[in-house]
Amino acid sequence: MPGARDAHHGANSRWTHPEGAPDSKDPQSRRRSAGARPQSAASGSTPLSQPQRRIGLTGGIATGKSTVAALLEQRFGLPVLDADRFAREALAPGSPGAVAVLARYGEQVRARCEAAPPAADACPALDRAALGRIVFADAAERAWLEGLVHPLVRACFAAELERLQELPTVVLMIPLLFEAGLESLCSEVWLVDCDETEQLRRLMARDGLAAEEATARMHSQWPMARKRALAQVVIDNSQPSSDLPLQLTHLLRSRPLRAS
Ligand SMILES: CC(C)(COP(=O)(O)OP(=O)(O)OC[C@H]1O[C@@H](n2cnc3c(N)ncnc32)[C@H](O)[C@@H]1O)[C@@H](O)C(=O)NCCC(=O)NCCS
Ligand SMILES: Nc1ncnc2c1ncn2[C@@H]1O[C@H](COP(=O)(O)OP(=O)(O)OP(=O)(O)O)[C@@H](O)[C@H]1O
Repeated sequence: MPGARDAHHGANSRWTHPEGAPDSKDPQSRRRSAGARPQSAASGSTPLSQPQRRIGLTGGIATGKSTVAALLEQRFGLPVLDADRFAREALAPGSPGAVAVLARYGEQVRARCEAAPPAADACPALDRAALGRIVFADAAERAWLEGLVHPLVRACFAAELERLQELPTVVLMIPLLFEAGLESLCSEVWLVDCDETEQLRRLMARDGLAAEEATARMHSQWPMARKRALAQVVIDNSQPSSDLPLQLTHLLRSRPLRAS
């Protein structure tokens, strides 16, 4: 992924206490925002021992999730678990996932390789762009690929959450959080939002897609309006001037908004 998507969203990233740790003494703080729009919060008293804050970070394709995740990791020192990275690992060269995809789609999805056979055959790699053209044009094929990849992604989350269980806060970046019904992994869900015209423009520019192809990718996900209604927090990232660091500072300082 270009730009922020190249940032290392590391399971091994060093965790430091975020500069904006939740302010559990301020009962009003959960309503604070700076452009970010907290939407709802379950009531209840603060428990003596706080459970881990698990921030589910989602959005539409190219709305800016990776950009926000990079800030949360680099500026606020939070560990980010990245579903796209886990999904890439599930289809890594030579993996059982890559072998299964090659068995289904054949040479059209095999990555060009400098090495001649048998070296190339020994480590089969995928042309992800070619695979994307297939699955974003065909819902049944997309469902097949998701059936292959999503269980592996879930297993990665389970292992990483276990490993990081002592930390007060973790971020789970999951593009298909609502579509895949993964809300239960999170204590709150933040939606990175952006208007549809700008979303299309960003997707076309970043991935070099034609409008039709980019639109098909957007329509393979739930509409943003449906996601907005379910998220506890909406982060506005429509403008180049959207002040993400300020929005995130306020959100991290506020009391966690628990998903009901
Ligand atoms: C089709 C693939 C090979 C295309 O790879 P590519 O490198 O071009 O894109 P990348 O993986 O970086 O995904 C970019 C974005 O596409 C969107 N996206 C990916 N998969 C899906 C999907 N099944 N449905 C809807 N949107 C999707 C997400 O917003 C994601 O952030 C890849 O996206 C994939 O393996 N998808 C299936 C696994 C999956 O559902 N991943 C989503 C996170 S679990
Ligand atoms: N506020 C902004 N103004 C202008 N461009 C932006 C803004 N935020 C992000 N972008 C750009 O938009 C593109 C998409 O951003 P990003 O990769 O963070 O989205 P994403 O939601 O992680 O995408 P995906 O769902 O495909 O993983 C990138 O090229 C990024 O540099």
